[in-house]
Amino acid sequence: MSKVIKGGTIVTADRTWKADVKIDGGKIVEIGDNLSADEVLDATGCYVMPGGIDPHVHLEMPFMGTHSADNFESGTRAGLSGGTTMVVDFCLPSPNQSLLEALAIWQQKSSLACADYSYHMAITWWSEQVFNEMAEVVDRGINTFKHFMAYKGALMVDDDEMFASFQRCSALGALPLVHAENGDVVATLQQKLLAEGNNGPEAHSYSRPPEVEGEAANRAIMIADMANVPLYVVHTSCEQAHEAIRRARQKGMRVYGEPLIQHLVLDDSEYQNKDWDHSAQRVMSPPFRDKTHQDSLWAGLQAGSLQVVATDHCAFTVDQKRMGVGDFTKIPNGTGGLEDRMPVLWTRGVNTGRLTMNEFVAVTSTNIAKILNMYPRKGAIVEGADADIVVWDPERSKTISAKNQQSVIEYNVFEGIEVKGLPRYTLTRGKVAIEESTVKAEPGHGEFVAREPYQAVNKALSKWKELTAPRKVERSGIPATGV
Ligand SMILES: NC(=O)NCCC(=O)O
Ligand SMILES: [Zn+2]
Ligand SMILES: [Zn+2]
Repeated sequence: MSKVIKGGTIVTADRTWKADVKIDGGKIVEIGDNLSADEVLDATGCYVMPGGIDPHVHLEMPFMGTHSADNFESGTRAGLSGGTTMVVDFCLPSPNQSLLEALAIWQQKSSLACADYSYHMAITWWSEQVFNEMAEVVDRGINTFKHFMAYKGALMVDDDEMFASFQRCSALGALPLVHAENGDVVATLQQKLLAEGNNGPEAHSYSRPPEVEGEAANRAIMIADMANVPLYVVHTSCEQAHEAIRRARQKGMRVYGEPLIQHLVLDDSEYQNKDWDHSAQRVMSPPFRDKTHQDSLWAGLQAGSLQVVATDHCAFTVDQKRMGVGDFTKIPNGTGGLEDRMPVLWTRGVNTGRLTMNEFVAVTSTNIAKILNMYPRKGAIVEGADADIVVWDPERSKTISAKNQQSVIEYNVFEGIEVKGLPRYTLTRGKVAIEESTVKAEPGHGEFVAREPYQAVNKALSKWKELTAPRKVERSGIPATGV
């Protein structure tokens, strides 16, 4: 059955214009005036935009002795409620586990997803087996590999492993991602704080100052440059990391930065709250920063030195967070945000004039679709694209509250924030999953999105590196040795 979205204004990353959008078989089949179809969705007064893509989520993630509480079903439902039509999760092999074995586990977990999804593969250990399996992972449609520079003794990889993996990514046409924090320094600061009796959630933030992030971001950027590969820095939270990215980009390096909606609007005063639960619920890595860092991140989105707004959705219940009572290093790290990213960014970005509507589409959808090599199937309103669409009503408003959220946890870090700008409809491959506050999302509807390697950026970079590689100088008259 065909559908037409009628009477709206299409907003993409580079254009704004009035037209109807016709959908059939899960795809956009026509864009134009006075279109007709079996079913009409009224978009009067609304903006018709590519559905949001959240490239950084952890659904049912095994972490710090527990699992994050939202699974692919509740997580993607939450995303759809807020206009996000695709998520990218992280497949995390345990130490010594085959990447392909881990992938099979993630495929099982994602079977009830309500929206489309893809994976990044994490490199959590290094060996010839990992080296070999990376090629198979790329063949299976995963062109991004994540490296944790933090979480010492768990997910962290050392510089030599990272360099080896980055070189392998370069050879495979893949993109490395980094969680940039100096894990050795963090571990030492944690022990020092605990020894001094500083065991509350605020110490989490003291143990991860912006310098540990700035140092690691810069180190990863330099290692990527030496490995001839572009780099994507996840959850860029501070000026120091942003500065490293900005500087690298000004030198022509292919580096991307991803702020989170949490870091853009929430600050470190949350950790001073007298209520232990309140502060612990906001423990994530990197931690919330002060307002000067927030200004830096907004400026980066405006200037183009930062390209993507994500959530790092990794939600833990009140009881799970309480695993860290008496020892902040045991508080599971992570916060939610999947349902709130688009409305909060619209409210604090577009409604304040910090972002244009087109920039909003770019940073929530189109830029990451291009970086991950799935554009224009995703992130675009063009004929032939998947009909992942949000019909955005700029007049709909609500106050964010855990009481009516889709996430399974009992609280929301954005609790009490008033948002203006919400989906009237969210469509996933042409199916209406959200109609205002009615949720019609179907578990199992979501499909894996395979992503090809050898993106344009990798090719351009390899060509340039080949042209500028060190070369032996051929000489005709070499003098005899002096002996
Ligand atoms: N960010 C966080 O605190 N938890 C999720 C894991 C990660 O991305 O580091
Ligand atoms: Zn991380
Ligand atoms: Zn993460």
